[in-house]
Amino acid sequence: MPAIELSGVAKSYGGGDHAVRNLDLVVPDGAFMCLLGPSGCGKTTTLRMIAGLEQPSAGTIAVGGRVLDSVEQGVYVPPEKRGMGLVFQSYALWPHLSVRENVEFGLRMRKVPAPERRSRAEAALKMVHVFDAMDRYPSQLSGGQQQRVALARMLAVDPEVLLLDEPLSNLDARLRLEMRAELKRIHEESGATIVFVTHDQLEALTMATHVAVMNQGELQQLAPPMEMYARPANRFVAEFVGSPAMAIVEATVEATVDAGPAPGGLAASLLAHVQGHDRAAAFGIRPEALHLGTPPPGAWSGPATVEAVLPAGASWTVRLRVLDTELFAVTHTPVEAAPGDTVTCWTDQLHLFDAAGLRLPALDNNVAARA
Ligand SMILES: Nc1ncnc2c1ncn2[C@@H]1O[C@H](COP(=O)(O)OP(=O)(O)OP(=O)(O)O)[C@@H](O)[C@H]1O
Repeated sequence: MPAIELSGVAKSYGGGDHAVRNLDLVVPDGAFMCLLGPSGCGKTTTLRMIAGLEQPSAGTIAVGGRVLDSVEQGVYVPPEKRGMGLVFQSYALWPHLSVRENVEFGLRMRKVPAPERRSRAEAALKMVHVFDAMDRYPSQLSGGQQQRVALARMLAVDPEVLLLDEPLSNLDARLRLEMRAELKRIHEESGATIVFVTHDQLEALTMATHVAVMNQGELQQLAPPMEMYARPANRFVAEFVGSPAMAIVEATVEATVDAGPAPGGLAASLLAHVQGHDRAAAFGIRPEALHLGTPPPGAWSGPATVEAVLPAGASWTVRLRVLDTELFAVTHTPVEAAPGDTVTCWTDQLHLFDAAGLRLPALDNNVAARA
């Protein structure tokens, strides 16, 4: 299966601001890559450029070593000659064709003989579990079934590259979860190279083999999902990936009001804990890395007042006032403390960022390795 390589890719619409800037991105052979980021960060533009639906303003896109776009070399291969499968948010099934005919449509266009069309369509419909609805029309299907038919239509063609733009966004929570598992299975079975656009960090973490986080047209980090979660490259990624979000505690204040962190406050306490690491400008604490109880040796700990306990069945979220700062802790064991109680909280993983918001890895090893 082909790898997709973007080098120095940029896109501006009508000479306006850049929707994508200087993007270097390699989607390895057989990867399931999620492009993740807030609305307007350039994810869809990137996907559309890979599909050939938009032409880059600069840079090169190559798939399997074949250059499909190069502004410098004047190369542009149109979408229909790229052999990629596309599924967009609106699934655009033909309303006057049955499910089977919709799925066979792409094969008919490729002049695949009827018996083979039939068997490939049936296999694809089985794969997404809508085989039984084969003779119905799109209007007789639920949103989730229509979504699956759109996927089947793409899978029947058996493309080596699948491009998906928020294809699960119209589904309810339960069906989304089911389809995530389904897509993951389809990826493993087909071995295709997949690029999947989403603004949902959970979707990216659960499905992808690689996640590329974008913000304002720029790549922030490219990493396997758990690596990104454990070691976000900067504050943007740290706060965007994870729910509830990582709490950020500023260790420094603006130079103009430079009184340093409040004495006796959380920032001062954390700074004292990482003494000697004077480049630390902010600390990050994930809710599940903040614990109640007796700390192990070497961990940072401090007094906290319990403000609220929010049980959610399998987990408990606790709002704490830690010195001068409000933080959330998430635990999977029952919380005995009640609002108003004073407890000891501690963390086994502190993330440190410098003044530019970049992760400080050397400090990370010193501090986080104590877990
Ligand atoms: N056809 C267009 N003409 C002009 N500007 C566009 C066009 N398409 C996108 N943009 C702009 O480019 C930027 C990136 O848009 P893009 O759709 O790629 O972002 P996105 O991350 O996919 O967002 P969303 O999640 O909301 O779809 C935005 O500022 C958007 O307004």
